[in-house]
Amino acid sequence: MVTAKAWVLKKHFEGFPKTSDFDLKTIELPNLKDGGKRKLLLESVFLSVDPYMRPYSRRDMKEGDIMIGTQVARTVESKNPAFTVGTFVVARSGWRTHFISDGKDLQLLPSSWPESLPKSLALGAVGMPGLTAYFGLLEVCKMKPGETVLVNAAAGAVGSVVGQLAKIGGCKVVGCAGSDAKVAYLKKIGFDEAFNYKTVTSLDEALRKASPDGYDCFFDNVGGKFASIAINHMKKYGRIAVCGAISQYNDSVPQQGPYMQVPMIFKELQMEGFIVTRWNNRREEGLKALLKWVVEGKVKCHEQVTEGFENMPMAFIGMLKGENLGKAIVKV
Ligand SMILES: NC(=O)C1=CN([C@@H]2O[C@H](COP(=O)(O)OP(=O)(O)OC[C@H]3O[C@@H](n4cnc5c(N)ncnc54)[C@H](OP(=O)(O)O)[C@@H]3O)[C@@H](O)[C@H]2O)C=CC1
Ligand SMILES: O=C(O)CCC[C@H](O)\C=C/C=C/C=C/C(=O)C/C=C\CCCCCO
Repeated sequence: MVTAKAWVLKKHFEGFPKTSDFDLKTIELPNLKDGGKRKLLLESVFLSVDPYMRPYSRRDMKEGDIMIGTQVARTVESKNPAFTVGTFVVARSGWRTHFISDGKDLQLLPSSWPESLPKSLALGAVGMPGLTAYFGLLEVCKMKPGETVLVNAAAGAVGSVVGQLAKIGGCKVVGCAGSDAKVAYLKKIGFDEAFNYKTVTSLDEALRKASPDGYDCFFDNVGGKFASIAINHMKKYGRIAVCGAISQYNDSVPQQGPYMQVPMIFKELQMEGFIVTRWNNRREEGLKALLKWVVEGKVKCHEQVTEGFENMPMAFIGMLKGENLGKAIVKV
């Protein structure tokens, strides 16, 4: 009998999540022999903390549910020939240390995954955030060589890949982030211009200085005030990929932003929201490309690793507050 630990949502978030909104539970898992023939027992090795968990928890969860989320897990015991003991997978089993699966909801890591490459990247650059950058840039921004791309939350899991893919695509890249250390990191990984949106005297001036001719593509991870200023710096026929609105996830009262219709019309802009699962049927294509660029060193990855399953709430809250540089993960 295996005793799993799990974090449950004790109380729906109001404003920024608090550690008191979570409860740590233990769950006695049944023996595999008592279950169906394709069952397997897995242990979480790395768990992801992502911004979507904040808005989705209110939409998809009730109090008492295990927190939603994904993990890289290792097969510990198996009656399923497709998953032998020691096999690593990506699962969407939530914030827990161990779980039983029938294999249907598991994704094997790409077969070409080098032994030396940290498997945690399957939660970041070579996983859902990386795919978000890949498809958001190629299919929504439709970036072209020589164009100028703007990305906010640029030092994060999605934004850092957006900037590097845009450089691979022959674009000029401007990024912003919330600390000088993050700005230094952006320049280190190849961003042409980067600024700290928290300390610039004028966002408008910073955007103009970074690209006096404006922006062809804006990959928006943040929304809110930044987006309403950035839209005025778009070039004619520019494209805006609305990827996220993390500036609003923790608002108890929705922000009433200034209206964007005027620049939308006069600059004849395209603005499109998207969810990465739209391209689930092209997942292998995206992962193959991302893995190749990471192995070649063309996409650099940084992980904000929090040690210990007991620290998941803190890692999640820290990420929402901007304490992460790169993909925020928890190492069990
Ligand atoms: N549409 C889709 O399918 C997907 C959308 N997303 C979205 O992409 C965005 C980035 O996600 P991800 O890369 O995983 O997260 P990150 O790794 O970028 O971490 C979140 C970052 O957001 C920034 N941030 C937090 N609050 C604010 C704020 N009030 N104003 C400006 N920036 C803020 C912080 O960085 P900083 O230091 O810059 O403030 C923080 O580090 C999110 O909005 C997320 O919801 C992610 C995956 C899929
Ligand atoms: O289990 C699930 O359904 C979550 C799956 C997450 C996953 O790995 C795939 C997609 C992640 C999408 C992330 C989207 C965003 O971050 C955008 C977030 C919020 C937009 C507003 C949502 C408002 C809901 O009421």
